[in-house]
Amino acid sequence: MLTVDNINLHYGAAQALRGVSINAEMGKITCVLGRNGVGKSSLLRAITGQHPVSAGTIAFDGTKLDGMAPFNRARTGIGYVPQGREIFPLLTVKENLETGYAPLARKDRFIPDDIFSLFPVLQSMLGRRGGDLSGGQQQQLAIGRAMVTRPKILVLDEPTEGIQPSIIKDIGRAIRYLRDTTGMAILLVEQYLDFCRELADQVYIMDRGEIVHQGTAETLDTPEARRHLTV
Ligand SMILES: Nc1ncnc2c1ncn2[C@@H]1O[C@H](COP(=O)(O)OP(=O)(O)OP(=O)(O)O)[C@@H](O)[C@H]1O
Repeated sequence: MLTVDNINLHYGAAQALRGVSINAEMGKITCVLGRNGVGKSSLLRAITGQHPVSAGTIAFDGTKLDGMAPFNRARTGIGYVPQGREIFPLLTVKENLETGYAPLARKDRFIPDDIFSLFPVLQSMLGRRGGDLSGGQQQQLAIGRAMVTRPKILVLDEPTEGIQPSIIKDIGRAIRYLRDTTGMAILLVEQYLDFCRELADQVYIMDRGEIVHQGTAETLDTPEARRHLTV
């Protein structure tokens, strides 16, 4: 389980996270919802080690992550699908997937078949450059690349952003498949309410750097929850 306990995060003098605590359990999809700029990406940057926290602790699988470099967090089993996907545009699809080998022991350096069962388009485009793929295909590639690292928790930053509905469905199916077959934890930040409502086992809502609501997916339909999500 991932445990985020009472963290603060600053950009210079500006505080982006205030006493944020969340848990993401193994075999569950945990969704953090919130409007633009409330601190969702900052929370994921704190978890993946892209930005230091100024207070609080983060632990995964019994290991405290405080002060640990991002590549070592990847070794403990944290797979990250960043906002905007961050595909290498001049590398081929295959080479992009192979960048996921970095935290792996030599014997594990292969591309698991289930990536291609989930996203057949990646197999048919293995030799194409990442930059030539559509936004949706790049999102599938970013998830595939994170899967190559054999994560125990997959952390996704707005995977539906700018993506057409048919591919959003494929991504939802893939996330469910990963939860059900591997038992990994999935932590998803999103603005897209319906996507979270359909997938999530547990939801949190953030507003202005704080967690303001916590519950099951059904609780998203309460007026209290809606108030934090409407612009
Ligand atoms: N590198 C940075 N330097 C200074 N301020 C930042 C930086 N990154 C984010 N912020 C600010 O921190 C706050 C939280 O931003 P964050 O990106 O975490 O929000 P978000 O909920 O992920 O929003 P979005 O959905 O737009 O990505 C915002 O006010 C943002 O302007």
